[in-house]
Amino acid sequence: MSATRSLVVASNNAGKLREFRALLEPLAWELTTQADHGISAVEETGLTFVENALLKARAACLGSGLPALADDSGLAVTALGGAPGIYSARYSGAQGDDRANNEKLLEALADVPEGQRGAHYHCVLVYMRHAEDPVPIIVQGSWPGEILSLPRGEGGFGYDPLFWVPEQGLSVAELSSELKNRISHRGRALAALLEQMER
Ligand SMILES: O=c1nc[nH]c2c1ncn2[C@H]1C[C@H](O)[C@@H](COP(=O)(O)OP(=O)(O)OP(=O)(O)O)O1
Ligand SMILES: [Mg+2]
Repeated sequence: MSATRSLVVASNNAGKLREFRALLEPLAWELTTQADHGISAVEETGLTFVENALLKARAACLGSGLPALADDSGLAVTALGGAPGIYSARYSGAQGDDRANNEKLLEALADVPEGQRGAHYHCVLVYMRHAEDPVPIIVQGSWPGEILSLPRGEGGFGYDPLFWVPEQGLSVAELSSELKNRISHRGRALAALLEQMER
């Protein structure tokens, strides 16, 4: 059994925080959130998930003096040229309003038939040991699916009620949290991160 390790999660998203707790606390990681340290959200000025995750992680290290884990993620819809992408949280204008974002996505795809509604979730994770860490660990995970025409399910967060997983025959919001965490973009990225940390 390894010793407890402390980590500040550089996110204000309750859905992400729930998933990181479920995945990391059984592995003896002690998580705090950036809010616990009074760290406010950084402006996500990057043009890639990687840049934004680095900005979030660095700010959390600076504000806490602890190693930080940041997640920048989003939904890329093929028929929309990869939108909303890095702008997923801000798609409808209001930062983090899942309902408005989902409504805008349904409108954007109103004329796109089944079979042409492919999409990917992407997740980039950055682990930084301290604010000047010159070699942060950067990993990514993706998850293919399709965008539904009507929301299904009550679980998850964000775009999950609209994201159909063909292999499961369910929307992400209909999956158990255990299954989502095992197969999601975030779950896959985190597995890659843990593997790299052990090297
Ligand atoms: O598993 C997911 N299930 C559903 N939706 C998801 C997922 N993963 C990312 N997403 C969506 C939510 C948000 O619209 C955007 C992330 O934006 P992103 O800036 O990384 O996160 P955020 O602003 O919600 O919280 P924070 O920056 O404090 O971590 O992609
Ligand atoms: Mg954000």
